[in-house]
Amino acid sequence: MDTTSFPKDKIKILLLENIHIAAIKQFEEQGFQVESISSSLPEDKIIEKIKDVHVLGLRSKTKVTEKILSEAKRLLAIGCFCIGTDQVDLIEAEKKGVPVFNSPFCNSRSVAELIICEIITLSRKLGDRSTEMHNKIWRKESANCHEIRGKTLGIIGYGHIGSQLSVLAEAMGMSVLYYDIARRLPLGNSKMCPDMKSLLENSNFVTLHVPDTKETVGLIGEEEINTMKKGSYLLNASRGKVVQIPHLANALRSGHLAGAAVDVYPEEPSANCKDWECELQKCPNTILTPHIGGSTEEAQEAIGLEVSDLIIQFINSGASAGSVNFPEITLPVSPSTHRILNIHNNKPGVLRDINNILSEFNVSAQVLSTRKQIGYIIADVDSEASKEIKKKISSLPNSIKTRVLY
Ligand SMILES: NC(=O)C1=CN([C@@H]2O[C@H](COP(=O)(O)OP(=O)(O)OC[C@H]3O[C@@H](n4cnc5c(N)ncnc54)[C@H](O)[C@@H]3O)[C@@H](O)[C@H]2O)C=CC1
Ligand SMILES: O=C(O)CCC(=O)C(=O)O
Repeated sequence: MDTTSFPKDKIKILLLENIHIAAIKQFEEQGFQVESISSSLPEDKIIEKIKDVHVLGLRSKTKVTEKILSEAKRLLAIGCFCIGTDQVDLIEAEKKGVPVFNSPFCNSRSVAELIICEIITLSRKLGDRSTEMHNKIWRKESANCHEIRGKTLGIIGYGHIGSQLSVLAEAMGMSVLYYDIARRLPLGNSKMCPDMKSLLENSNFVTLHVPDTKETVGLIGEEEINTMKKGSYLLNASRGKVVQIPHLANALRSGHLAGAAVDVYPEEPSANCKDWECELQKCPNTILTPHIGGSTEEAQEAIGLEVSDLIIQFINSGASAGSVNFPEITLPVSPSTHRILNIHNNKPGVLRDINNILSEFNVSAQVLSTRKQIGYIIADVDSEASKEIKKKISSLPNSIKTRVLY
């Protein structure tokens, strides 16, 4: 069983934001049609295309809104070729029976390495020195330039990236403090702080590695920045809304903070950022990068392979393992049967109705999992019965989507 009742060469994959060739090749090897665009697209342009699309792939820039999802009549799955999934309306996708897949750690090493690089760059004021040299200014000075050995790094969010960074920072001779809302095992000699305030008060460098959630929006504002040591540094490669930019800019201009490295912004421009303005532009010792924390060949290839593989598994066998918004189930493929995949509203009585239909036929394997909004069932049935079962299950009032694989 490795095909859908829908011909594979009719399955359309739309990839935005320059997704790695490894993913394109994997999809093409399956016989799917792939359109790959190097940039993101605005909502209206996605709406024009989405009607025929079975799989939408994107990175952090593309916003997948409720409006887009309501036009996406054929959409089977969404692939976020990155860690964050905050750019997709996950609840709406779940309601529509569209699983969202991501790559939870393939770029975490790349982000951790970038932060190490930036800690040294800030400490030695390399950004400003380099800009001066490009402008023919030779400023050879050591005032306020420091080694990072013996300094304290405060990590807010000690997940995949934060904890990996902790190990790298200690290897460079730094002490590490961390704060997380969840209990996390301290790696090496790092120390957990009981609250964010004590981390801010005691760190020379503060770096943010939290997801974009209601709780993290505006997490670092005026009070938090004022709590940081005078002459310390702030780094943000998490999400743009986590830091209140005007307060950071004030602290850099006043000299309370000695520098900052920022990779993510509340509003991120498209490739041509001629009209893009951010208060941090022209602040002293401030490194601004265009959301490149995960942008390495190594990370992008690994992400491309991982996410395309998850999507191919879902299309070919219905396996939803690795989805962030969908009941996760996998059932070994049995060659002599047809497979019914049904996504339904998770309402009382719906399972009884589905099982009433299935009970009239020979079912060789069945598995179900539910979430708050939806349930997902896979059933392997006799091949002669699959058409009739599909018809009956699809017509149930709570059915959202039903597919057959054979
Ligand atoms: N700049 C870039 O290119 C990249 C940015 N990212 C961003 O980095 C974020 C973190 O990535 P991972 O480490 O893989 O995520 P993760 O999920 O492994 O870790 C996040 C940690 O933050 C903690 N956390 C959540 N809310 C918190 C709060 N209010 N205060 C303190 N801790 C809190 C969680 O408990 C968790 O331990 C991603 O969600 C993504 O937004 C990820 C990859 C690349
Ligand atoms: O590489 C990208 O476009 C996004 C990286 C990122 O922010 C993530 O993985 O969450």
